[in-house]
Amino acid sequence: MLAFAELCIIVLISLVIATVLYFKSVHSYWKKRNVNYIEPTLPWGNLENPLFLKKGVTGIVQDAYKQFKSKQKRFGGIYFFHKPIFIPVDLELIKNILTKDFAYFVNHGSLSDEEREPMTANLFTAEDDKWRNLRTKLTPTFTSGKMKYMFCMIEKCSYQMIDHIRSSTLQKKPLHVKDIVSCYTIDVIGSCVFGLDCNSFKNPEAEFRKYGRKVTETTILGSIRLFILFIMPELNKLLRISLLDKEASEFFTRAFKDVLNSRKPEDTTRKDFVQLLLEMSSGHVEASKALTINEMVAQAFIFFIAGFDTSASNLAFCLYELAMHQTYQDRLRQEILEVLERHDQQLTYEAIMEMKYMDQVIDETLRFFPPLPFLSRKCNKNYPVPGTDLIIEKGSMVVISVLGLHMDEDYYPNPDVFDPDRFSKENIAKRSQYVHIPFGEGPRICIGQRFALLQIKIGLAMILKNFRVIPHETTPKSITIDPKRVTIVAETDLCLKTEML
Ligand code: HEM
Repeated sequence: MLAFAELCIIVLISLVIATVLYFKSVHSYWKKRNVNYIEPTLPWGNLENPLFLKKGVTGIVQDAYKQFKSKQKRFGGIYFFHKPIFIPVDLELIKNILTKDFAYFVNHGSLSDEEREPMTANLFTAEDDKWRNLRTKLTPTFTSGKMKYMFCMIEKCSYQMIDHIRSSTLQKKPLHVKDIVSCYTIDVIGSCVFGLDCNSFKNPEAEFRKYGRKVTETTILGSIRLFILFIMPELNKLLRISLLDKEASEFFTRAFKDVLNSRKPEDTTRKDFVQLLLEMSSGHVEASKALTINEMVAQAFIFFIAGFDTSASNLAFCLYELAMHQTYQDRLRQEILEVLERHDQQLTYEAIMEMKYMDQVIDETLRFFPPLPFLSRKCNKNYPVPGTDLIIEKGSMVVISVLGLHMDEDYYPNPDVFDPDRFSKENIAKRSQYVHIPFGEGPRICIGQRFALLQIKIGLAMILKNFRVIPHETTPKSITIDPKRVTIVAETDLCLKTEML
């Protein structure tokens, strides 16, 4: 009879052989379908060993895009661990996936388990008809008319930011850009979405700021959690890992419900998202269009998560680029002053909309640093790729490299040069709209785009009207992106200096 130790060794060896065979088999997926692919390694596929992270998922997806493009392929395949990932390169195909054949690619492929985690009943994670219903209900809350109502609330938050920068400037303190603009965008979303004064500048321990940091920071546990949820959802049926941080979810639920309880649908004095969501749950709307309390909380939560860090990141990178390119900064300040002159020195919604060079600066910054550097779609029925005999199978993941497109020299010559003139009206007209997709495209495009741009533009106008931003001794000449994050974040703290004007 075999000794116990020998038996264990045999079982172990058998397990290793079975695992290797399994990976060999799944890693032949693209080869079998005659699709160009990048050779995977065991067991990561084309991902990296998490201990030696150099490129991160963003870099891997962008490299794949470049590699397939350089071979003049319309698409290619890679693997995230054992999962085949379809990478489209051809613009027509990208357009089909995002817009024309959207019916096949409705979902983001993120996981939600509403019963266990009611906060995942949000617009970003919702799927199929659930998403369609929510999107139809929520779209009217982001019209330009509604944005005009929120203008004053955003402007008020910008005054607190300006006071803070003024006092730092007088004390000759460096400007920790990301931190400062995050306080501003947290205050804006706290005010416009939750109807609360978050006070992030005066109180560094303010709860919205604390939980804002918590939901965006990268921890080893958080990364493992995301990895299992995205790559091995089957395993999660056993492990029952939560998608969202429990403490943060509880905090935001409590905060939103407290505000809801103090409001009445007929109280029309504040026109923030709480009020708009509340109106949607009131007797004025037909039952099918009404939102439940849990649905409202989940939407407020996603507006906060999706809204504050993305907008703060764009505002911070804009200030960085303008500090590094003083001529662009002068030109933008000139525009701000001229527009204000025409509007009796009043920063109004209409004045902001007239600042066209500001749009160019923001668009070029979003090209360089798209906060979400790739888009994901899960195929929900077999999709025959036009002009080929390939079928993208139901359940497969498609990942579009936003950064790959934004840095493609066929669309943007000298892509590493920051140049807002790429976004002049004439230059935009020469390109496909699918080569600049920082907010995504098609029916699933970012619902908060207007709101994001408004808070970024008000923040920029207020800062540049009052201060000149210049590099600090520690400001890097170019920015290195943190490979541990799936969003675009600088690896080191960005410090700038400010001078009063
Ligand atoms: C510069 C700022 C922002 C950027 C770059 C950005 C980018 C994006 C992108 C790339 C998507 C996915 C689109 C797709 O899959 O095609 C998205 C979705 C979304 N964003 Fe934003 N976003 C920003 C700000 C905001 C703000 C301020 C809010 C809310 C107030 C918001 C709420 C959402 C929501 C709810 C979705 C899901 C939409 C859906 O699935 O129907 N975002 N955003």
